[in-house]
Amino acid sequence: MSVPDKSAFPTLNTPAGEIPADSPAWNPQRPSSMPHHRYQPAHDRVDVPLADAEREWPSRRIETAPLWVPVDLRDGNQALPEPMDTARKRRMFDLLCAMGFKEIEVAYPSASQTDFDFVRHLATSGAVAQDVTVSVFTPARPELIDRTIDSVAGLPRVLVHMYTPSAPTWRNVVLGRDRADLKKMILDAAGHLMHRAEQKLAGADVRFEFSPEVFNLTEPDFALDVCNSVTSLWDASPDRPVVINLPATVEISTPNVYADQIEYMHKHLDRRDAVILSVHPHNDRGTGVACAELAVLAGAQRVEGCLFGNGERTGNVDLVTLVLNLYTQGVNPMIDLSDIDAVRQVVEECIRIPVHVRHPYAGDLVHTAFSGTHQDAISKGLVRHAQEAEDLDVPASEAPWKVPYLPIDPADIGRTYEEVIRVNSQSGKGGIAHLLHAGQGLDLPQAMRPDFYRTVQQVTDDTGQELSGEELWKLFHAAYLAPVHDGPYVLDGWTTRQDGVEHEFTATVVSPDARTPVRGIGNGPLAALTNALVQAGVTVDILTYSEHATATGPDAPAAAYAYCRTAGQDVWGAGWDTSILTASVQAVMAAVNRAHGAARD
Ligand SMILES: CC(=O)SCCNC(=O)CCNC(=O)[C@H](O)C(C)(C)COP(=O)(O)OP(=O)(O)OC[C@H]1O[C@@H](n2cnc3c(N)ncnc32)[C@H](O)[C@@H]1OP(=O)(O)O
Ligand SMILES: CC(C)C(=O)C(=O)O
Repeated sequence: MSVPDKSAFPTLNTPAGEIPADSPAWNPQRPSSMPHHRYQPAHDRVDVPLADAEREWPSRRIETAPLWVPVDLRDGNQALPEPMDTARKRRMFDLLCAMGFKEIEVAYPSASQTDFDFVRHLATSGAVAQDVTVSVFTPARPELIDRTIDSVAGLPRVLVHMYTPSAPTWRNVVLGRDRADLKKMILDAAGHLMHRAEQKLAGADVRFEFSPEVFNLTEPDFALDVCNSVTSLWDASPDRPVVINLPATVEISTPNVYADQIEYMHKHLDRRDAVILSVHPHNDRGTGVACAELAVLAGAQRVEGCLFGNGERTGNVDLVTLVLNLYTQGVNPMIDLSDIDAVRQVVEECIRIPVHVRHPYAGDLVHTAFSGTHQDAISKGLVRHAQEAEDLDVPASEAPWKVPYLPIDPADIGRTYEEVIRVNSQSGKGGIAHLLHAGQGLDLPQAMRPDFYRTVQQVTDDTGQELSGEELWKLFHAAYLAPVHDGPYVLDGWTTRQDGVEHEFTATVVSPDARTPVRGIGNGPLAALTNALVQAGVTVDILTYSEHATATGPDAPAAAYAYCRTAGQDVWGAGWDTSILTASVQAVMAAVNRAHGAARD
């Protein structure tokens, strides 16, 4: 094994002896030499005016779904190396509709001809159902507002979403405007938008949305002032509400700070019953989902995000995770994710970015346990689940879900149980038994499981590879079933006969040295078999024995397991046949051959 050259990491590990004086003895961490002093904490960058006594979100619960608004076709699209063309956009739009979204941001029509054309396509193709509102996005620039309005002509229900940056750095650096100047620019543009819509979209149901971009770094009094001025200008009313969308354009703080900011706005906005309070978290700190959830607790009624968290930089908040988080709290999420892989496939094909294997709910590996104790718990949990469903007299798909380590029933989102347990060197006997049960209907006796586990471990340790269910079955077959035909003692043409309580077993025992006709009597066929084997020089005690059908129906094979003491060893053998008697004889003979074969080797 090669050891890394430490000089390749010159900044790692500051010199010994620099443990901060206030560090407890149990914590030997040393200061990193990274320049953390360059960054300011959120509380030095923006005021959060919510008084402690005002704060209610920590004790609230989410009991209904907010209005989910996918922005995949705008915010998600503008972050793609290859933005979607009309065909891909249409595919995504149809998917979003099929999932149940009713308000969908479809484009930044003034950004490109492609975006403009897509909105025209929606307006002219009949793709938009009666109950779906199309949203389009525009900056506060008159000529771009005009282009945006032109794009939606003919659509019956439209939300026009206007944004301007409002945080100090953006005001100063990007726009070169002070607060008063920016407010004027916003109100001028909002007025222009309203009048243009009145002129050009007469007869359509047109509503407006305003976003103070980078709301989370904007002084709360300024954000409130601008939002209230806009809702007043647009004359927001309960029957024609305005959407006020408060984006965490770039995440800057722990989610509780965003929640405080949202609760402050929720409690202080004018015309509250005429405002739909919306949030639009990004995921720069990896806490977009937490921000959205706490924001809903804090009063948000609407959440903008993208499927699987596509979007600028680290992405928009992931709507799939949010929806299923709600679902797993027992709340109807109002969105259909019952075939998550189909959704994932369309999204991956449209945006050309794969979903990570560990992505919540949707990743290839998220319902899979490789580790032994998890597998054991899941396997027991699934058995208990089936039992509870039977006790409650409901289908398993309706019974309350309490399986350890699985926050959601994979079947609810179209996944199968096959992927739940996979076997490698980290796995244990429970998981191995589970796979054999799932694949072949085998119900391995508890006492046999450690025996097979050792065989499997040897293979997985040697190869470092995963074993599929089929490979496990082959291994089981080779270890316990095949020896019936492949060992020092093979039965040729055996028969049994029963006379009252007495059973007779006759056969010819073929060994490398001889063919020995044998006959034994016993109180059962296996007792008769072991008595017969004595005549061929084989002494065998059956220590435990069990059998079961592997499926329902007359043609289903039976499995039999025999633990036998013979040739000075205690060994397991198994049998597999449509006749239980044949399977049981095979199990004993397999054990005999495993022991005597090993004794000869
Ligand atoms: C957080 C977000 O997601 S916001 C949305 C971001 N999305 C996009 O930018 C994708 C689409 N954008 C584009 O196609 C282009 O940027 C366009 C068509 C909108 C504008 O293009 P251009 O006119 O070439 O301007 P450019 O992009 O270089 O610069 C932006 C200009 O708009 C100004 N601006 C930026 N945002 C806004 C806004 N919301 N309202 C008004 N003006 C704005 C900037 O100050 C800058 O003005 P300046 O030229 O006077 O310095
Ligand atoms: C809603 C808008 C302005 C946005 O995309 C953002 O702030 O991230």
